Amino acid sequence: MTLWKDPLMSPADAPAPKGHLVIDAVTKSFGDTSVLRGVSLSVHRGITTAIVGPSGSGKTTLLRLIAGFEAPDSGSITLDGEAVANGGRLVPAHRRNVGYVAQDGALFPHLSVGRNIAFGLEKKRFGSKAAVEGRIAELLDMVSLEPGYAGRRPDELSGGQQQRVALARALAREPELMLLDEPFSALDAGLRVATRKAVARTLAAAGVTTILVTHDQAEALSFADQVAVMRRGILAQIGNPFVVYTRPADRETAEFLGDAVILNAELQGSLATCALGGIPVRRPTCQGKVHLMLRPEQIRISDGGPIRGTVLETDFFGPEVTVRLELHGPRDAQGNRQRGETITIRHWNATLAKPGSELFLRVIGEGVAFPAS
Ligand SMILES: Nc1ncnc2c1ncn2[C@@H]1O[C@H](COP(=O)(O)OP(=O)(O)OP(=O)(O)O)[C@@H](O)[C@H]1O
Repeated sequence: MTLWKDPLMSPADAPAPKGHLVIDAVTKSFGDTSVLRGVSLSVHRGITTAIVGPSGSGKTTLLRLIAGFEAPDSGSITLDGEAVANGGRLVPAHRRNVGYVAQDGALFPHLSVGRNIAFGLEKKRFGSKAAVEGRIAELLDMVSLEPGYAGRRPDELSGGQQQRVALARALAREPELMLLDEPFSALDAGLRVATRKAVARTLAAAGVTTILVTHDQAEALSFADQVAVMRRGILAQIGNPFVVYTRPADRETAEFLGDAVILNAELQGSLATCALGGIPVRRPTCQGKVHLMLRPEQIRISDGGPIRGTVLETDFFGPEVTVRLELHGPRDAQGNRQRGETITIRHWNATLAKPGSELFLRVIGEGVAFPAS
């Protein structure tokens, strides 16, 4: 999509593209390396989008283009209806009303927390020193820190607290769009979840449109209203977290977003026949020989039934155990059972699955079919 397509329509008459942020066919190379190969994404006001993808897929580069730290080679970026990057036109970073929080927070180590936050404030708007102090206290409150933290130095805070100060500093500019570049990745597991929730609450309360870059699938699925899966410089799929997890567009996306059970199947209409029986497939796009994808949690241990497997090994993780099973194949002419496909499922009861034991299995929900080729 180009911005002004209709030659009879002047730019002033043309409708603004939908969405707070619209990225259209953006490309970017560094030397011979093509990093973004035609990225298009539309982000509505006030929602949270997670861009998730493996290391080196181009996530940070895209974020830097949105912020205005780099210019695209081609394509356009439109913020609030204004083209901030399009051909020769490039609105500089400081005029974009965009906040940016980097992976390490990047606080100024020699300044107090209060001075760090004040750095983001337009001081002339606040007549007096007391008004500035009041706004700093308000911003600390927004990120759930007591006003007393204003006097501390960054090295007197935990990693999670430092990230929250970095967010407060970015919020001080009252941006309409907040860009978060793996801001939780340096935190340990517990702090990471708590900080992520606090940040999500703060941004939602302030109504700020947010884009989070992460390589952590679970973080993307839990944080965002919209997930964009980046792979080798393109967005392979964009959708709400439930849809991209349960109905991934292709096998690579399926395997990137979580554990996947992939079985050979024969698809006729919307029923796939595989070693786990007949499984319904929603809106199939192919027929015949397919790879059928199920999530491990869709496969349940049951009390009986036609589908059986032998436990090969288990891996205990505390709240759950992963169980690798060989499914029972059909019997040959001599009545010997043939070896079946191997799958891995999850179960909460470790005592149910001992290596060598036989289990009955059943499948809940629908599968997703990908062409076998
Ligand atoms: N300024 C630059 N000059 C040259 N190459 C660059 C530059 N910035 C990024 N790259 C290259 O672009 C590719 C994508 O990098 P980018 O940081 O966007 O990926 P990413 O998906 O954010 O990765 P990670 O999750 O590891 O941060 C990498 O191969 C990187 O080396």
